[in-house]
Amino acid sequence: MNLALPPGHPLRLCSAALEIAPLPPERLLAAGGEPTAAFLAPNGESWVGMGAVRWLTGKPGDAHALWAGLADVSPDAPPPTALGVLPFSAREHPDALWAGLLPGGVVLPERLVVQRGGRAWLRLTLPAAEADTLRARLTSVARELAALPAAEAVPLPGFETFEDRAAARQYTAAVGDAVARIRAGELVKVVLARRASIAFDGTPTAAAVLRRLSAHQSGAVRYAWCRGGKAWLGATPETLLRLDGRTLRTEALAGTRPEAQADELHADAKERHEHAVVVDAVRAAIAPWVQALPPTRPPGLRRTRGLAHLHTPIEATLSADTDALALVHALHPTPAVCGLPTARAAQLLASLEGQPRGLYAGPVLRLSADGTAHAVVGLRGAVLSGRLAVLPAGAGIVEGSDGDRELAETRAKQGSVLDAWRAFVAA
Ligand SMILES: C=C(O[C@@H]1C=C(C(=O)O)C=C[C@H]1O)C(=O)O
Repeated sequence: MNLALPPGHPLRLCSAALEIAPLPPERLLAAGGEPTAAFLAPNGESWVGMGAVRWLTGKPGDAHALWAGLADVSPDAPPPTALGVLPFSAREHPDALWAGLLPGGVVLPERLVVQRGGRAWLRLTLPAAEADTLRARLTSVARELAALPAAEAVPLPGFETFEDRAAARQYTAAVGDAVARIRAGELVKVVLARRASIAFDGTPTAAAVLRRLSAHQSGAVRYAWCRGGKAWLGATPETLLRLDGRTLRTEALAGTRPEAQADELHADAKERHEHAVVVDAVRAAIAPWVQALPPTRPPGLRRTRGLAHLHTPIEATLSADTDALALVHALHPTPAVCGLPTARAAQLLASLEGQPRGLYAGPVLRLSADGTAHAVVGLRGAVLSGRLAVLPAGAGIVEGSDGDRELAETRAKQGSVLDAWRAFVAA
């Protein structure tokens, strides 16, 4: 662990962990702490952070700054871990929907609950000046968490979807505009997103909503970022990167059909093209960092609830120890969520969508002090604000795209989230 800061430095931190009884990780969203961040991996490992002792913007190099001067007195427990969300674009201005949730960032939590292999640990990280109180506070926080009510088990209130016909027409028109520009040679691909809004009959808790997404899809990472009474949460099928030592794993996920038509994906030239653009861009983004690129393979399929995507896993060995945040910035945004060329597509989608993306399609991060990292793409999610939920979803537009089909694809992506909730609405 990095102890570069001198003893007595005001930025020094001390951290200790205590094994506690396992509990549903979603319940911790109700424990309080600004922000509260959750990263729930599909293998059952989970991290929930409450409060912040360090809050960085998440630029390359911040990974090192997270651990500077941190003394861990519980080296046998899972390592200190930072959680975070980054906006799709740092250049946007948030609108009312995203106000309060942005700017995101990478947070070293004050309280962190890590669960793996059926065991759970509470980790507390405090300014070094408060080291004497660590043990006593660990015990009292553990008691508070054990007494939390089962917020995740409360049934979801019923909800209604708003169908905004004008916005749907605007979307198909935007697809037409994008296709014309692609035909004119201005760009190769652009991903266009739109929002769906729903109103609940009562105010749902983030804990209950996130819990219900567990039935959503196998292999998904569930995530949440809660601040100021709002939450951005979802269950994403897309990994931006996994870092374990020098092993880097990333993937291309693009090309979509309803699950019942999954067999058509491989034969569809438009979907193959849309996918190949992402494969090439991901390979190009990691090329400077890795010893060798893996051979290209035909894509496989990733099935999620109600949807199927073309999928190409990409694994390589880094040439040197590398900061995970530098790799996140090298990869994000991939053409799976932005387009190609990146800058042109980012500009076009900002003007055609007409609403900021906020945290939608931005990286969602778990960075651990042992150097392991996992970043996913913030998709298949919703902003919860009181009784309202807003679900952004997008589709990749290439030369052969059709407005109505792309609109249907965004609806199917939003529908996969809503179906997961619908199944758990109070009778
Ligand atoms: C943009 C989204 O999904 C992305 C776009 C896909 C596509 O265009 O086929 C498929 C998976 C994701 O990479 C979304 O879910 O909002």
